[in-house]
Amino acid sequence: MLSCGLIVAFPCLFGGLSLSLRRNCVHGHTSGSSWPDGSATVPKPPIDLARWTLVRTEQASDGGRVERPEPKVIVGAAIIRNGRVLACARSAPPEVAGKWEFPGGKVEPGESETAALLRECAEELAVRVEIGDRVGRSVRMAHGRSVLKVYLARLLHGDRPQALEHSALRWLSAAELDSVTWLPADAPIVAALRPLLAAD
Ligand SMILES: Nc1nc2c([nH]c(=O)n2[C@H]2C[C@H](O)[C@@H](COP(=O)(O)OP(=O)(O)OP(=O)(O)O)O2)c(=O)[nH]1
Repeated sequence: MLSCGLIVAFPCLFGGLSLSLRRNCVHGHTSGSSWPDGSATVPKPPIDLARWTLVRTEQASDGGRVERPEPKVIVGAAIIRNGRVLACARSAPPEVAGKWEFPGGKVEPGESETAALLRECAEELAVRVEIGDRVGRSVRMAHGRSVLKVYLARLLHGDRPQALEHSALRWLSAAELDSVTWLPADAPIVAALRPLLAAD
């Protein structure tokens, strides 16, 4: 989906900080994901959030105003099966290739975190999942420009993950969590996951 153009509406001011809604012009569909057999779809939200972007504006050091986009949300799925979690080795870009992560990716404008996880698991692993509770805390990345949130998940319908975008997949027990090199942001989430796997 592409967004362009802007009309800034309803600004509200708190001290030096102002929050505004920016109206996007949106190209492409916003109806969410569906499985190839059409068996499950993610409903379109009642308000078309893809048409709006929250914009934070602050006072710059020279007295002018500077726009600070809200942090991008990256979601990950900690898919658990038989007391093991699915770890995925990144194939790109080169600086992180071979590092391990939870399947997932960026939440698109107007998309819920759950819908993004269902879409990413289908795109990356060709599996259908059920999303459960959050695991660990939100982790700020890229100098605060993005935030990583990981959710527990389980496979549906006996689906078997395929590495469509990763270079390798591994099912890790609690004792094996440190046998791979995770992306740095994942460390607190892996730590929070350990007792859950041990208890599974
Ligand atoms: N999926 C995922 N990304 C993570 C994790 N930990 C972590 O630091 N990241 C980082 C790596 C990337 O910089 C970013 C995710 O971006 P991505 O490129 O995978 O997202 P995407 O699938 O939406 O990719 P694209 O459509 O923009 O190509 O978050 C994790 O556990 N899972």
